[in-house]
Amino acid sequence: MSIYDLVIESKFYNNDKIADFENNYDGLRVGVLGGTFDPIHYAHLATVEFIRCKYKLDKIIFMPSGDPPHKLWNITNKYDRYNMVLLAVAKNKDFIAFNTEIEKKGKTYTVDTLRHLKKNYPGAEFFFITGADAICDIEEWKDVEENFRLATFIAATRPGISLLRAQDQIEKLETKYNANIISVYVPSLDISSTYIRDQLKRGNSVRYLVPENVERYIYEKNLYGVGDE
Ligand SMILES: Nc1ncnc2c1ncn2[C@@H]1O[C@H](COP(=O)(O)OP(=O)(O)OP(=O)(O)O)[C@@H](O)[C@H]1O
Ligand SMILES: O=C(O)c1ccc[n+]([C@@H]2O[C@H](COP(=O)([O-])O)[C@@H](O)[C@H]2O)c1
Repeated sequence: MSIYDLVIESKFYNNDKIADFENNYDGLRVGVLGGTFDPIHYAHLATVEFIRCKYKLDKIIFMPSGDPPHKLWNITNKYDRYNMVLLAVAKNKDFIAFNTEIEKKGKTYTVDTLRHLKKNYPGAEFFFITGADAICDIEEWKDVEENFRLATFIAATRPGISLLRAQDQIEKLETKYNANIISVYVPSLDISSTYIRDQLKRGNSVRYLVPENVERYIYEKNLYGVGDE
């Protein structure tokens, strides 16, 4: 099957998962992983799977950013990033790709996304999952205090980010904003999208770092300079 057919098939499955969620969200514990996903990789998937099991979350929403306020370099076209997320979650009935931020005009802020989710799925409880790096910068986010009112935050350890610094920051945030933040040790996978982009640019393999269909998509669409001399 061509990669384009696989994207269409993944969209079709994803629409089914969304329809099922819309009919049954009441009372569910829902994890949300926001990210640029440029591209999505196995550390994203393994981290949320670990958290899903540990905190008995029913569903995980993958929320690719449309126009993230903090990424100042050129990021990949949002539809390509979204398609790669669709391919990555296709085979998991509990992982759902949402295009809320992709379809939003202007900069995309987490507080607007959480407001949208709370309004549309009022009986669900939301857990916003971030790596420890993101939690260290959270005071720069729009309406930081409201973010904490709308969701419980789960900060996952990440290689290269000092647990001590993250823990200090979490305690500070909890006191200052009366925030509910869970910090969780997840088995380390030292993978980042930056590393993957860099490997691809150098003509190196990213096999086993990203799902097979994501790798195929990257090559078919010549993303990250793979076809360049
Ligand atoms: N290896 C990892 N372990 C734990 N959390 C991760 C890991 N990689 C990414 N995350 C978390 O997943 C979320 C989305 O990450 P993002 O899409 O920015 O990927 P990234 O690998 O950090 O990208 P980049 O290298 O381009 O900054 C963030 O909260 C980030 O902290
Ligand atoms: O709302 C904000 O002001 C804000 C500022 C920086 C990052 N975020 C969110 O944090 C999540 C992880 O960001 P990133 O940089 O790792 O892709 C992603 O969902 C972003 O939209 C949100």
